[in-house]
Amino acid sequence: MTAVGIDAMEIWTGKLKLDLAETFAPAQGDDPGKYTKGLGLRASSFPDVYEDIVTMGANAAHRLMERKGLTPEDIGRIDVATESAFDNSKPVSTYIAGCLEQVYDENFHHANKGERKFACISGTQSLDDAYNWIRAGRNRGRAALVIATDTALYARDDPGEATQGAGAVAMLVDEDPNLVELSTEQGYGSADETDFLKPNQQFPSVDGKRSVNVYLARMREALEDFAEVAGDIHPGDYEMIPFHTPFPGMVRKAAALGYRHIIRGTDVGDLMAEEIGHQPMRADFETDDEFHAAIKEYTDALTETERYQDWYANTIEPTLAISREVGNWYTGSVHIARAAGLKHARESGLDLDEARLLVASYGSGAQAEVHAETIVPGWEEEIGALNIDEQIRNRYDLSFAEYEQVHDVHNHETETDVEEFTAPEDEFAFDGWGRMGERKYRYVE
Ligand SMILES: CC(C)(COP(=O)([O-])OP(=O)([O-])OC[C@H]1O[C@@H](n2cnc3c(N)ncnc32)[C@H](O)[C@@H]1OP(=O)([O-])[O-])[C@@H](O)C(=O)NCCC(=O)NCCSC(=O)C[C@@](C)(O)CC(=O)[O-]
Repeated sequence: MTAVGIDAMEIWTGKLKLDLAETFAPAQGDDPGKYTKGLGLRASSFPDVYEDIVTMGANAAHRLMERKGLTPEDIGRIDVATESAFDNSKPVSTYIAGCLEQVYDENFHHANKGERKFACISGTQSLDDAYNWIRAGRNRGRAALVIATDTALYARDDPGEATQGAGAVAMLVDEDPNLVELSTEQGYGSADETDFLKPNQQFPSVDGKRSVNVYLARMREALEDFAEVAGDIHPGDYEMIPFHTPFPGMVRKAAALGYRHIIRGTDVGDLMAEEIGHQPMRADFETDDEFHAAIKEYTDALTETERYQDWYANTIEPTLAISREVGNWYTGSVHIARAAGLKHARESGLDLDEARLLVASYGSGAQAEVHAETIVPGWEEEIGALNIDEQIRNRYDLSFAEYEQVHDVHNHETETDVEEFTAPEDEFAFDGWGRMGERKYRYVE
């Protein structure tokens, strides 16, 4: 069977930065440790006044097409995943195609375009759609462009404000990929949940604490479902595990739960039992409360072991490096986690040809999905082409007063006229409103 997967990717961060420890925490009267240690975040990315989901997505896609020497005729599909759409009918992919057509002689009239919605997991679902389209033999030799783009803003003074972010990831899905091959096996954990939603409103209604528990519950189901189809998982099977990362502290919790689950019945589980005892079993406790207290105590002990900490340092920690600097990108989040892990591997000189990743996606509402990926030769060159470090370094560092202005600029309910903080160069920029209320864009040389 021909390999199908991600051939190349590009990342585009919003060009403004809110420093959480230095700027946000003091203004909120919070200890900076809540952000840097508790949530695990240093900063959030924000879009400048001329940036939005279309410009960020189009800029990431343009860089990708230029680097791979592609023209519109090479692309048979443009799938956009977002939960920040501003139009209930016309998909963001048409706006992005319109932008790209400004800079290419050819057009995308023969490309199938769409928009996927299921909170953050729709980025991975769009990858699936592209994968299935190619596997079904409907692609006529053409590749799919999958773009995950979001401005993850919360209402002012919502607890979620600490986890905001903005950016886009563009991925080229093709046969014989140069980055990762996707597995056919997938596991799902999906349930009708009311923890994070946007019922016809821009900013989410969030029950933050509950959303954390729902994430963990659905992720556990997805892991179990994946093991049903792919067989038992051993902690040594996967080089890294990129998770959906709303903030690194969430992944810290999910990783401990996942590890506890996958070591059961393995040699690692036996060694752990010698060190900290066996995992508590429900049958040994009279009440749920007693059982949960024992599980918590066991998990705390487990995360203190050297064995767990080594696994975490190699398998999880590298995937969090970009998220720490940019915050939650919703649909793009798990894809920057994969990129961060591979970037770390390349910089550390690791040979990962044919090594495996376990990719754990999640979207509120709620659904988790787990699948495996095989890293393919060529990955180092692809990852080496990313300039995300430079983009992160070059962001404009907002004062708190400027942050308040930028939040208002991107709030659909407020009208604010604020000067741009950076100057667009060789990129798409928002260019005002059209006669039917549509957004207009131009390429700025
Ligand atoms: C996540 C919350 C609820 C946190 O909200 P909060 O109540 O402001 O924060 P907290 O008081 O719970 O503190 C956060 C952590 O920092 C610690 N802490 C506190 N102070 C200090 C200190 N001085 N030094 C060191 N640590 C400190 C504190 O102990 C805690 O760690 P934990 O106990 O949880 O391990 C909030 O930010 C929120 O509502 N976020 C939005 C929802 C969210 O991100 N949920 C995550 C799961 S759902 C998901 O991932 C889906 C999503 C959000 O991406 C959307 C989608 O799918 O579309």
